[in-house]
Amino acid sequence: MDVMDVGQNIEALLVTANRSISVKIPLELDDGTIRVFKGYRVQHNNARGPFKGGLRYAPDVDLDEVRSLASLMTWKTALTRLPYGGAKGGIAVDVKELNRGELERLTRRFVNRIHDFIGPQTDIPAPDMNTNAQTMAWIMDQYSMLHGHNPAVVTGKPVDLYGAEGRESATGRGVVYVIEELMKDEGRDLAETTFCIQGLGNVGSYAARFLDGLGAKIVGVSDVSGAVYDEAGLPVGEILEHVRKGGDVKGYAGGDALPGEELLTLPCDVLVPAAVGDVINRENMREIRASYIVEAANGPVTPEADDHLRERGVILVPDILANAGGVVVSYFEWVQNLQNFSWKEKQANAELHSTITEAYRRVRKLAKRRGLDLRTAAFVLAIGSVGKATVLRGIY
Ligand SMILES: NC(=O)c1ccc[n+]([C@@H]2O[C@H](COP(=O)([O-])OP(=O)(O)OC[C@H]3O[C@@H](n4cnc5c(N)ncnc54)[C@H](O)[C@@H]3O)[C@@H](O)[C@H]2O)c1
Repeated sequence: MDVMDVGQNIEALLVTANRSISVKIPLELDDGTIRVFKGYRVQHNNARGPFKGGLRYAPDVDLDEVRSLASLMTWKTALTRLPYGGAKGGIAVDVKELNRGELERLTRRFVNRIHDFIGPQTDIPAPDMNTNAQTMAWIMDQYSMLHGHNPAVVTGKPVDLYGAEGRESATGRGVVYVIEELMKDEGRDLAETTFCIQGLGNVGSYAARFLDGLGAKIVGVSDVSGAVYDEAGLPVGEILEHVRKGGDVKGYAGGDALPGEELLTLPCDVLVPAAVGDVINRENMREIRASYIVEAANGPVTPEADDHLRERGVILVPDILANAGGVVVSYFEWVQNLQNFSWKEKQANAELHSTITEAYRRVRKLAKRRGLDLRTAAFVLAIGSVGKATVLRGIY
């Protein structure tokens, strides 16, 4: 925090969340069994605007994880100059154990528990791991039953139900816009640069597709089932088609099959973790061979590994910059919903490009001017902006 220079009083205000909500969500399964799930929403900071952040469904979701992800959202929206604060939420559930109807009832019941705390000018959820446009449609519908028609209460909705064209691919697209800028700065040709991508869900698969489209050489990909590697470059289109049809990377017959965790230590120029948190850690940090890491996932590198990699000269683009494309296009969706107007995808992509590349340029410029790594520079800008808004509003 010293390098941020925001003063001790403001520091205390910024590290704690404004509100943490934990709720019990009972659900009767189709077979009559009653199960009780835990749901969370943490609203970290709203000095710059309504709380904003995703909802994730995963067995290990807990208050600590949601709290730290909520603060990342505060810094992410500040860094990209969106008029939002930060929040995050989720339900501790293994989605594979529930069918579609059960998931819908779970989601609607969760909304019933938290609807008084969310809203288009209060807190606007969005998709994250294991939630998608359909989940957002259920949330919008349930909220609208309680508060009247209100599509702007969530973003990442289906395009046929007030969603924005370009939202689904936005995070992966933003990751690639950032990679293009980074490669330009580093004087590297994409076609001569090798990439490994961990995770082929929403973020990883779009990032892989766009990188492939630009002629980059993707030598390794993985998902939760395993990894595949080919130093000559993988047929990305074919693998993505295999995954789209419900296959997993392990079941793909091509390239060398490897255990999933080995993906991170394969030889490549750029490593793109796009799956879960804490995957680059004390255990494997010394074996990382990439020269660049672009954090497409939230928090994939532990603080200890971050220090170690920085000392080794690995250049890392932090999550609050690299994966901000999703929240940028969520913001466009919210603006369109509030105005009852819709943009074409071309416009969303162009606006995303300028928003994210400008944020990258600000970070890079400050890093150069003050001799900082990119993560510290990004935090200096983001925390400075939230601190300033807090002081201007006054403490009451
Ligand atoms: N979806 C968004 O718009 C968005 C925006 C910003 C950040 N993120 C972050 O990006 C990450 C991925 O999100 P997503 O929406 O693509 O999720 P997703 O659920 O669509 O996909 C997750 C992918 O990760 C893989 N995976 C899970 N555990 C793994 C492991 N241990 N090793 C290797 N692969 C593993 C899964 O098989 C899947 O391919 C998360 O950290 C999320 O918070 C997502």
